[in-house]
This record gives sequence, C-alpha cells and structure tokens, in this order.
Amino acid sequence: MDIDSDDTGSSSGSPGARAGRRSSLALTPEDEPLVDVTNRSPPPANIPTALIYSPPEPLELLCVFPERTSRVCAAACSAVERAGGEARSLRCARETLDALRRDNDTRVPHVIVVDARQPQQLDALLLARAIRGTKNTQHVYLIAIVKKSAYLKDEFGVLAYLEAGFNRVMVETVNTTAWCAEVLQARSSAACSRAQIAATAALAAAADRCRDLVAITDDQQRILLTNKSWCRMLGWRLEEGPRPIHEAAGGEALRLATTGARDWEAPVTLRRRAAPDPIMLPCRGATIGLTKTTSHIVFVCEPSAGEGDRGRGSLHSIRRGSLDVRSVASDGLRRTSLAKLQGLPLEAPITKVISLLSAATEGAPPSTVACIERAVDMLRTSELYSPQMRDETKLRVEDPIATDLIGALLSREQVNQNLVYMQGNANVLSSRRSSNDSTVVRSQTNRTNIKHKTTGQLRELLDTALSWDFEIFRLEDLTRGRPLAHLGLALMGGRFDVCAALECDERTLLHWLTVIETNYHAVNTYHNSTHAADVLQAVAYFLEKDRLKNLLEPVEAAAALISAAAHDIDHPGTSSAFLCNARHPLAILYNDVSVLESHHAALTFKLTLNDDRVNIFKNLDRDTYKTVRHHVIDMILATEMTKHFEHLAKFVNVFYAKSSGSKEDGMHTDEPLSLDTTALSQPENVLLVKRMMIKCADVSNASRPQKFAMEWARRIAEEYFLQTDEEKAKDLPVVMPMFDRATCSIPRSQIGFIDYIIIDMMEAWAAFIDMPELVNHARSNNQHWRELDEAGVTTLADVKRVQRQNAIQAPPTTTAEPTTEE
Ligand SMILES: Nc1ncnc2c1ncn2[C@@H]1O[C@@H]2COP(=O)(O)O[C@H]2[C@H]1O
Repeated sequence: MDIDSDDTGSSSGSPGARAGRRSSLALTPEDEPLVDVTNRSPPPANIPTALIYSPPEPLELLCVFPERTSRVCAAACSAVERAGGEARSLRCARETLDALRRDNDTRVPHVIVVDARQPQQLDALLLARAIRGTKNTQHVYLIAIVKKSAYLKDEFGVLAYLEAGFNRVMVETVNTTAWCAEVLQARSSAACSRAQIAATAALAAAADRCRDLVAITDDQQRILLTNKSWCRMLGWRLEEGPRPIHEAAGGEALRLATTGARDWEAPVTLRRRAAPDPIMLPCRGATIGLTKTTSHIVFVCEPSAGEGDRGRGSLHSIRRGSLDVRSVASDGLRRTSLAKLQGLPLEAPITKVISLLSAATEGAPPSTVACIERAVDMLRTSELYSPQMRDETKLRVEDPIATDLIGALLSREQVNQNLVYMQGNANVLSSRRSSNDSTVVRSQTNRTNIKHKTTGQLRELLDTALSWDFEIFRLEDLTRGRPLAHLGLALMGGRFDVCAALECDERTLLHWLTVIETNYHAVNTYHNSTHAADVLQAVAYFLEKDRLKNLLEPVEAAAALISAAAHDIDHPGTSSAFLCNARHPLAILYNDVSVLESHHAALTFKLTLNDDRVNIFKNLDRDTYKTVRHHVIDMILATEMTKHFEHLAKFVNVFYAKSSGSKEDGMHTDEPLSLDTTALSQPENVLLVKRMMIKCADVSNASRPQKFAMEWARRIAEEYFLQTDEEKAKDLPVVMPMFDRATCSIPRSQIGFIDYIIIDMMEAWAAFIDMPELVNHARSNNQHWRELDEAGVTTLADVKRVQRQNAIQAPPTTTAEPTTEE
C-alpha cells in the first residue's frame, strides 16, 4: 500500500487520551495518600486485578473513510498489517453499523478509525454515538481523524469528539510509523478495557448468583448495581438506572458508609417496594476509592433465614400466609408506580418500631421471637386503636339485637354499597325530618326573644343544673322544648362565664344558643335539643370535678361547653350509615366519612360566623380563635361512634398503667388498673381527656339515674324504629334489621349497649374524674333492664307502661307541670 508521507506531521493525542482510561473498578484503599494510581498498592479486595486478564490477540482495525482512495486510510491499514493485525475499510456509517451488529459476538474490532474531515460526507460524531449505542462496543478504541487546520483552530474542539464517544482525536497523517505506534497503543487500551469489562461482568454474575443482597453505589450515593437477591427481595428491577440510596436503605446505611471506615458491619434497614414494612438485615459494607475520595460503596446484606429463598414478604407475612403486595405487582408498570411511592421521604415512627423489634429477634430464643413476632403482627394493623369487640362471638350468638346495635354504632361496614338507586329523589329524609333538612340558617325571629330572666320553677330547676340527677325532661317541659338556650345561659353564661373567656357579651351568647337550638330538629325523639342540653349538662358536671377544674383553661372549658351544645346540630334523626345508603347530599359532601359529625362541626361554625349578632368568637384574636375552633371541631368529631374504641383505647393506654399481672392487651384485665395522670403535662394527652369527656357525656344517659335512663332508651329506640320504617318504605338497606318496632326487645338492646359500650368507658372515666356513680348507675340500670327482660318487657308500649307505673310509685317531687312563665 502506497503511503503518503507528506500529509502532515505526527499526531498529537487528546488530553483525554493522554490521561488514559483506567477502570473505575481498580480498587484502592480510600485512606491512602494521593499518589499516582499506577504506584498504588492493591485495593482491599485484589480480585479485580487478578481478574483482569487480557490474552494476546491479533489487532483488528476497522477504518471508515468515505473516499475509497484515501491515503490516510491506506497508511493506517498498512501499519496494522505490519503489526501482524487485520484491517478492514468501510465507506459509510450504515455499512459500519451493519458490520458491527452482524459480527457482534465474533469479531468486534479493537480500533475503529473514523474520517471526520468531511462532515458533509460522513457525520463522525453521529456515527460515534451510534457505535457506542451498539452492544459489546464499550471497549472499542475510537479514533477521529481531523484536519490539522481544524485541530489547531479550536483548542477545545476535541471535547465534542470525546463527548460523542471517541477516545482520541488524531490529526490526519499518512506516516505509517506514526500509525503503527498509534494502533498498537489503541489495541492495548482496548484490550485492557475489554478485560476490565469482562471482569466486571464476571463479578456482577457472581453477585447475581449469591444469596446475599448486594448493592454498589457511586460517590453520589446513588445505587448503580444491584444483584438478583436484592431485586427479588426489595422489589427492584435489575436494569434500573442510578437510584438514590435512601430509596432502599435507612439513613443509618449512609451514615455508616460515610464514617470513613473502609469496612464496616452493622444492621441496616432496607425498604421493600410494595411492602409497608422495612426489613433490618445485617450488612457488611465496604468503601472503595481510587483517591482520598470515595468512588463506590458496597453493601452486602445477609437475608435472615427463610427470607432469601422466597424473596417475598417478611417472615411474619410468610408465616401468616398473607398476600404480599409484590406478589400481585408482577408487571413492571405497577412496580414502577409503587416504586415512586416508596421514594417518598416518609418514615412513620411505627415503621421504625417494627424494624427495631424485628431486629431484636436476631439470635433471640424461640419463645422471645414468637412473642416479638406476635407484637409486630399486631403493630402492622392500621387500626392500632380499634380493638376487636371482646367476646364478640358470645354477643353474636346470644343476642342478635345487641349485635345489631353495636355493629351499627361501631362499624362503617353497615353502609351498603349495593343499594337501590333513588331515581332522582335526592331528599331521602322522611317528612318528619324534612322541615329541618336544610343546612341553611333559618329565620330566628320568633326565637330571639327568650328572656334572660327566668322565674319560679324554671329558676329553681336551673339552680340544680349541676347535679347528676338534674331533671332534664322537666326542663324540656318548662321551656316548651327549648331547654338548650335556658340551660346554656345558666351554665355557660352563669357558672362558667364563657362570656368572659370569649370576651363576648351575654346577649351574643343568648343569640348563639338560640340559633344552635333552633337548628336541632324538635321532631326527633332522641337527637333533639334536649339531648344537646343533656350532654351540655353532663360536660358542665364533669368540668366541675377537681381533675378537670385544675386542668383546663377557661377558654378550653368554654370550647368544651360549646362542643357539647352543638355536637348534634341539625341531626336528621337517622344515622350516617343511613345517609350514605340513601346517597344524601351530606354523605356525598363528606365522602361517606364521618358524615354527621363533620356536618355538626361545620354547621356550628357556619351559623356562628354568619351573623355578628350570634358570633361568640368575634372578639377573639386570631390565635385564640384558631385554638378554640380546633378544640371544638376535635371534640365534635370525637363523638363519632365508629371511633369509640380508638378513643377509649388511647385514653386507657395513656392514663392507666398496666399492672404486672394484667393480660397482654391491658384493657380487659381483671387486675385493677392503676390511674397514672403524669401524662397530663402533655397537651396532646389533654386532648384525649377532652375527647373522652364529650364521648362520656354523649352516652351518659345510660349512666343516669334509672328514670332518665329509661326515658332516653325509649327515645333512642323510637328513633331507631323510625329509621328502620323509613328504610323499608324507601327500599333502602336496613342498617339495624333487629330494630323493628314489632319485634325488638328494648331491654336487650340496652343490656348490650351498657355491656359493650358503656361499662368499660365509664369505668375508665369515672376513676379519672373520681365519679363512681357513673359506673354504679350503669350497673344498676343494666340490672334493671335484665329484670324487665325477664319480666317480658319488650316493646315501646311495654316500656311506657313500666314508666307510668314507676311514676305512680315514685314519691312526689317538685311539680312537673309545664309553665308559661316566660
Ligand atoms: N341508651 C342508648 N341505647 C342505645 N343506643 C344509644 C343510647 N344512647 C346513645 N346511643 C347511641 O350512641 C350514639 C352516640 O352518638 P350519637 O348521639 O350520634 O347517636 C347515639 C346513639 O346511636
């Protein structure tokens, strides 16, 4: 081959080429002084260097020159032949790429020389990118041939070539000797990179086949490489790009990796995509770096027994046979979306607690492991404070009425999603409620003139407003169905001086009470303003107890009284479940969640803020208003019975110490619980007290003296029956089928209610505020209902008959005649 020696002088290499391309896998102790890498002592694990085996191979060159007769191309090919290698030349990018793809497994050249002198004929940069995008070409040494003038014109011109994937930019030359030196160096470099890549592939294959979980990060703490065990157990895909390490490991992993230690061993928390609970595994880590700075961090985590093979779920879920989300998230798409969730920087305290407990099982004796696993199983549930009904089986078997009632009160499942369509009839409330269904504030003109001054019997009665046997029904009579405004004024305006706490005048309070009362439905047998007044009276009574008197600020007491007065405002006389089944606008508005309670709270504020004359909050500064609002909303929402056990359990857990001999769940033990009020120093625990206070007040009717308890029971039963009537009439699902007026036993419903809702709660509350009569009345009422049950009392008529008899037998009290004094 003819060589033109006059083309140019010898080539000059690019800075990148001079610096050489060394494998980032060459391992070096990170704490060694900064020295030339070639003099460096072997890295901590010398396997990579041992693996880098480069067999002597005949040099293979591929030239891509558009001009068939290029003398530069001829010089290069000639030099290769002289060096004992083989050279091919092609003329365009397509041919080159086709050849590379065709020979991919057999004949990948060491060196490819691309003519970059005539971009109109051959786009060298594009071709380089395409070559780098072809399989098995990472090691190929790519040389771009440029004109000397172009090379000298732009000192940074080489950068574009390097970025496109060239290893070297060379000025055109026809000097065979220069070419010979060039191609030999290039071959050496290509062979070295090929060996290093092969070594890396071998190490990755080894990692893939080991049962430990392996991950390697770069210096930015991004995970670059993971093995199959890692992917299987944590729900990763093998080919994922760099992912921040915090997506997989708890913060402690990074802290360990950045302590400066070359090797370390410690447990690390690993997050599993598509599984809520992380796992804690023992980990052996290594920090790798060619210089003082770290280049890679290696994590090798040992799966605990049983987990490695199955690769799904925790020990606990496997043992339980429960379904791990990953087992259903088999398609990449779902995993990707779950992966996004996993990337959220959220770690709940409970997750940490579960991890710590799980870690504590390592090496623990089997009995301890069993105990911890049981605890972890319990912690896994999202309903931590909603214990299952005690003795549920007994309840279901023995008393379907109680089951019906308790089920309806505690569970949202009563909402039947498969209900019959209402065919455009949005207002599903019966006519007995329809007059008051709207949440719009109605005119109060005939209501605002309640006299502040009360006289005679009413005043006498109100003087007893702070006794537990307060004659609430007499108040209802004396006030002609407006007990709330009168009692509210006496208690809130008088005894508790809410006006001072809220900096409002008494007139505003009176207007407020009137508006609130007017928005209760007088037609409801139970959920009317007498119930509101009763709950207000109970809260006021509780507030008088030393424990609360010393605990709550005046503004907090005011908020409690406000909540009590308004807690059932605009109650339609049917349950939230009914409203959901009926697709009532309120259920739609509140998405079937806490429908009535949300409405009561929202309407309270709407009515209050709507009109300056009733706005008891108008003089509060912004912060105080916010606080009061928060307390009022929280207390009203706490009256939702589906959260009954949640509130009760939180209260008991915080204020009652478990005695050592008690059963593990703490609440249902025969051992006496010991009251511990030290937690009262924390505001969040005071919130629990307030919730408990309004909850107990809300159902305190069962803990009142017998005659009151009976009347309330009659009223609530009547309301339940009306709901059932309406459900049947409107072909809606019947929420409490046993509450049918023809068949229901009222005594049995009360026995169930007291047994399952009242006793535990009243015991906890009574001890807290030192009011044993709460429990005494509940027990004696329970006994009384049992006797009535045995005596065959069942229906509303039966109960009324007993009430009449009791009234006749009862010693005369102060007159119960209605009065028109006002
Ligand atoms: N004596 C009782 N018997 C049966 N259920 C009751 C009794 N007192 C209150 N309840 C129920 O307990 C619930 C407490 O919240 P509500 O006032 O919304 O509705 C109440 C009734 O459904």
